Amino acid sequence: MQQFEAKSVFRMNKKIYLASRSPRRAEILAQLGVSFEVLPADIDESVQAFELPDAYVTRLAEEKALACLNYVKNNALPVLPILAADTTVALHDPKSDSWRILGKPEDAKDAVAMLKSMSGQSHYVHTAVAVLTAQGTFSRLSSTQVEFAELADEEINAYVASGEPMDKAGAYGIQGLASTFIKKIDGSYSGVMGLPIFETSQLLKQAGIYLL
Ligand SMILES: Cc1cn([C@H]2C[C@H](O)[C@@H](COP(=O)(O)OP(=O)(O)OP(=O)(O)O)O2)c(=O)[nH]c1=O
Repeated sequence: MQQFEAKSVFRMNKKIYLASRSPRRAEILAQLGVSFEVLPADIDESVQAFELPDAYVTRLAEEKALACLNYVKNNALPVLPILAADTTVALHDPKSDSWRILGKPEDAKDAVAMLKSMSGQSHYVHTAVAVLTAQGTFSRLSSTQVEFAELADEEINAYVASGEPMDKAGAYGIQGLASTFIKKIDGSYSGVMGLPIFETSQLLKQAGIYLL
């Protein structure tokens, strides 16, 4: 398992488990100086009937934390606070006046279709963070509006060929080449990347883990 030791802490901090395989989440948490160990949190990520995107990510973040707790128990690991998160892209469909949930693309064709539907439009990136301790599971939501420029087919094809979209919700990474597609964001950059720093720090504080 990957271990991350805090470089500098101003108070005595507990170690936590990060219930996520996302390298972005590990990168952000390490930047914040949190000591953590990465554990798996495998769950069924299907969307339920009539489930709205914000409710969906919140449910998934909490389920990932619980799945990680089961892993801890089944493997007789020491019990520590667990942090989990889930990110999805929500695109409004004016025809049906409903939200389309765009998760990770299934293949290159799916990635092209997603990016075409987002071209010249605004969408929301919802990321929910959950922290599970002996006191219970607490979660917070970060929602950011992202405006994409009109994208030429050649740009979309070249971007998909770069491989960058494949493991990312909505088939793009704000931290990568897709930054050139983004005209404006209203919300949290770290939230779009998969771990909103403000909400995460608030939840960690609640669990007795201080970043400053
Ligand atoms: C929109 C966007 C998403 N993403 C990533 C963050 C998440 O890793 C991923 C969304 O998928 P998630 O299902 O939230 O997370 P994951 O499968 O990568 O990891 P795990 O379930 O183990 O926690 O998309 C970016 O890196 N940049 C972006 O701009």
